[in-house]
Amino acid sequence: MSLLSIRDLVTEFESPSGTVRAVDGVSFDVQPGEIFGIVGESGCGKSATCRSILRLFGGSQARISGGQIVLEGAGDLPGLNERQLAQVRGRDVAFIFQDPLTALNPTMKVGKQITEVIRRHQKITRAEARMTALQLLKDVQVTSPERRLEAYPHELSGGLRQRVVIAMALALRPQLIVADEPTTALDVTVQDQILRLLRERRDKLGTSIILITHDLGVVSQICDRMAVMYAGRVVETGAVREVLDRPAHPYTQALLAALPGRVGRDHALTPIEGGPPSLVSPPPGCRFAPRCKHAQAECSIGAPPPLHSREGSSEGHVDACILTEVAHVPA
Ligand SMILES: Nc1ncnc2c1ncn2[C@@H]1O[C@H](COP(=O)(O)OP(=O)(O)OP(=O)(O)O)[C@@H](O)[C@H]1O
Repeated sequence: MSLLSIRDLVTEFESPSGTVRAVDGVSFDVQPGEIFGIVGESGCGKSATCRSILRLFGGSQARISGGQIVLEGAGDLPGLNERQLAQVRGRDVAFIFQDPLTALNPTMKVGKQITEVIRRHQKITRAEARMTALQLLKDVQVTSPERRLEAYPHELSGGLRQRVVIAMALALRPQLIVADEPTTALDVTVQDQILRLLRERRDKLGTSIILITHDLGVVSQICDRMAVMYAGRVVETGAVREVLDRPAHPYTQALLAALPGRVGRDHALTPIEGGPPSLVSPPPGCRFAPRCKHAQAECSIGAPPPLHSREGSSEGHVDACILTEVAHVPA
């Protein structure tokens, strides 16, 4: 049974230019102990999809206007009231954002922030919570953890701050961690360490992780399955090896072709021309058609094509391109 099952999710924001349908019919499952990657260009709805899980919309005028988000043991999350959802936050699902400072209170010592998270959900003494906080910092390989407990966030480096955020995310042993570009703001060595840390938690505790990234290299390094999003929709999903080795959708092919790592393997670096469409009034048919080098007239008609498996594809590898005969043309 899936740990998380998202079906036909629709999430909209009100903006001065109209209603932005940031997520438009997204479906995917996350299995227990799985690292699930979500990739796509900026603005394609990766964050909005994941923020919908816990309705973490900040001050934005956002609403979930369709679909289900079923978390094992907690039920359909959009149906929960704020009080019920507050229980799920942290205890069952924890978030790690790109900028650790947004998750930390600048005026409170790190130790107090971690112990407060723990004591909000567990009936233990302050001293016990402090011991747990210390152990958590050790678990995420923070050096001199006793000293760090007494530090304020601004006194730590970016990498240390992100470790503190991860320690807070791990505090209640959630079943699911959602990491939204957790390493983008960090330098490359620290990025690797943080990713290794996340994978270790999965290996040791069986925690499921959703990892949002625009970096296919990161997906290839640590994810088991992945979804490729474009203009508010999933256009391809499957096992990472399948999707990256046999990309079916022209958008996935184009993303891979634009990867610098492929230069030198007989692939010239070919950035995808143009940009994603407006999500206030997206084009009809396949939303990638205006940028797709394989597009035909039929691609730009009617509703966006649904995900389907195609001849010869492995189980669970599905894509949303109607041009079966050209979709396998190598990019
Ligand atoms: N608070 C908001 N108000 C209005 N529109 C928003 C808001 N947040 C996001 N959007 C819009 O929703 C769409 C999806 O944004 P989202 O942040 O989910 O994309 P993303 O794929 O996560 O991008 P990035 O990689 O840049 O984080 C975009 O068109 C964006 O402009």
